[in-house]
Amino acid sequence: MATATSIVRSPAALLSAKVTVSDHKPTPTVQFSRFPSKRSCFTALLSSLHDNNNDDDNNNNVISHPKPLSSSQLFNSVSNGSRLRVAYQGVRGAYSEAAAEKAYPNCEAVPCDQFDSAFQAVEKWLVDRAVLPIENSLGGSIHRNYDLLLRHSLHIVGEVKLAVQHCLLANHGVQLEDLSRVLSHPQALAQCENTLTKIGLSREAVDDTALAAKHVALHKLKDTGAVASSSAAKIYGLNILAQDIQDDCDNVTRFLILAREPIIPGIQNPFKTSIVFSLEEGPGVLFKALAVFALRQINLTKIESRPLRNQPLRAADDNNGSKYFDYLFYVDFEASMAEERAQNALRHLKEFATFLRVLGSYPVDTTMM
Ligand SMILES: O=C(O)C(=O)C[C@]1(C(=O)O)C=C[C@@H](O)C=C1
Repeated sequence: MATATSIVRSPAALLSAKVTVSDHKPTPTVQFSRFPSKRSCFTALLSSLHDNNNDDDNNNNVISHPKPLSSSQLFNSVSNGSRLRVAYQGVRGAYSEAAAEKAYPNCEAVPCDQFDSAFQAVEKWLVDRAVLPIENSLGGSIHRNYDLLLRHSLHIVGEVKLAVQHCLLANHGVQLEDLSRVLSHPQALAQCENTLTKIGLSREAVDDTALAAKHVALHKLKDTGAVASSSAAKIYGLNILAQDIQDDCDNVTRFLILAREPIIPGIQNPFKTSIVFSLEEGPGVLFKALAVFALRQINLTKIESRPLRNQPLRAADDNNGSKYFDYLFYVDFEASMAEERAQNALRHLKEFATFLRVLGSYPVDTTMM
């Protein structure tokens, strides 16, 4: 099987990029998005288009598209038997790669340098799914992905919870007292805030934890460590100076599984539904919005508000010169869209919401309860 794998950057660029195709099992090339790399690793994902064994497409050079999703979304292969391609943000050894592999154990995990590239990779049919972090038990929400969910038109088809155990990594021969600085993803740095303060290390943010490890290894840094996973230590040949350095031993990140098509919601297993809506300004409007769920005994598991970007400020009607920010509300609730009470709740909400979109109705990941 001819395959090439690289970090996905802009899929638009990918379509015009030179493609390197190898006959081997894909070994993702890595690239520092924040640190200039001498070697361009911009081989492309277009190989996937050659992987489909579709004679018509191969002969006519036409892009072959995988079939749209059905309710069999949890299967590990696409309909032609090839492995499911799952985009994640980061380089090899990132927690997001582990999340993609937890969601789809036999998948081909495809690294992307930005969250936006992962969304686009699904939209452009370069991959079948994306697995992206949305919240962490210590660090809170990953706001960027909330904003991207709205900007793109993908559907949430599942969630995956991953226990995140951070290590302090350094080059071999480097001791803890040699370190003055540590690199990592901002969420990872936040999750280890107390430990890093105790050790007295200055912090620098990079795009993902594994990228931090790769940078420390590649540049043979002696005064800089990385907060990353033990698998990143193995991949980049670093020494583990300290294990489990997160501020709480129960450190869990929840990831969303995104696809081009929604799944047909069921009622056999516990399901969750994610929505986003906006409301008119006024006293008690949010209370009224949340009451549509309370009235039907529907439990909410998450609420997040984000500024409505294209109209961030609005004058109040009362002419007293005050201005309001407009907000979008993201809500997760414990019910399937196949349930009448969920349909009724949303019908009720629609009566006064100025905007409402269902982002997905999907099975709850019960593995970490
Ligand atoms: O940097 C990584 O390794 C990631 O996969 C990203 C990420 C995140 O965005 O929250 C994922 C899990 C951990 O919470 C820390 C970082």
